[in-house]
Amino acid sequence: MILLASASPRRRELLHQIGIPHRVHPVAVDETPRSGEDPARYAARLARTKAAAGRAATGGGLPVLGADTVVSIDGLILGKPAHREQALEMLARLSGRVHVVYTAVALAHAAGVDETCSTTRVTLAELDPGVMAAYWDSGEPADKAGAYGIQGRGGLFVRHLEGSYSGVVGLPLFETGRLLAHRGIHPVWGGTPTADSESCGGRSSDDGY
Ligand SMILES: Cc1cn([C@H]2C[C@H](O)[C@@H](COP(=O)(O)OP(=O)(O)OP(=O)(O)O)O2)c(=O)[nH]c1=O
Repeated sequence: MILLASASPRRRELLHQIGIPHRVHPVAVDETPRSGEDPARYAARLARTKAAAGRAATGGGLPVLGADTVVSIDGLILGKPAHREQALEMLARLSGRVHVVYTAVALAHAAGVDETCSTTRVTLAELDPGVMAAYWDSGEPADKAGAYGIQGRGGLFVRHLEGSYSGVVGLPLFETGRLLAHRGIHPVWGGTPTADSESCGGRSSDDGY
């Protein structure tokens, strides 16, 4: 059993999908990027902060999983839009171009914190201003990094994807499965995934995973 330190229904569904027994304990953390902060490092910092906050809030009995998703383009970090204008600005910037979606995942446990991440290149089609406005009005973009949801109507905009679809939705399944397996946490149907050594910048406090 683990705790998922997240209010995201997508993360809940994705963790459920891979059969990891969990309870949900959302945490509120300051999501303000530091000046000049690199998008991947920002996502990793927030994932660690969410996992640590979950562990602190729950007394440290169970391993706690935290995650963070950001969209990056032109060196900018696009998080969840604060309002309509910001969402339309984000969509206009992403229109017809390639951007990168980083999702960092952290597992806080008794011996420290392990991390992993997914990096996905997404190409969006050119978006008509009327479509962008109607899309905002649908309500879908409001709680999503970059103001679109690939798993919803936003999927209509995605011309090409290179990387992790589940990572774009909020929890990269392959990377998360390996992170958990490394700590002996397996799907309910059991089995131990092989541990080859590919990762994209995740680190462990105690063994260099
Ligand atoms: C790009 C993209 C993002 N998203 C979502 C994933 C994340 O839930 C959200 C980015 O915000 P996050 O701050 O990563 O997560 P959250 O606030 O939803 O949940 P919590 O911090 O409590 O864990 O955007 C999609 O659902 N689909 C997409 O295509």
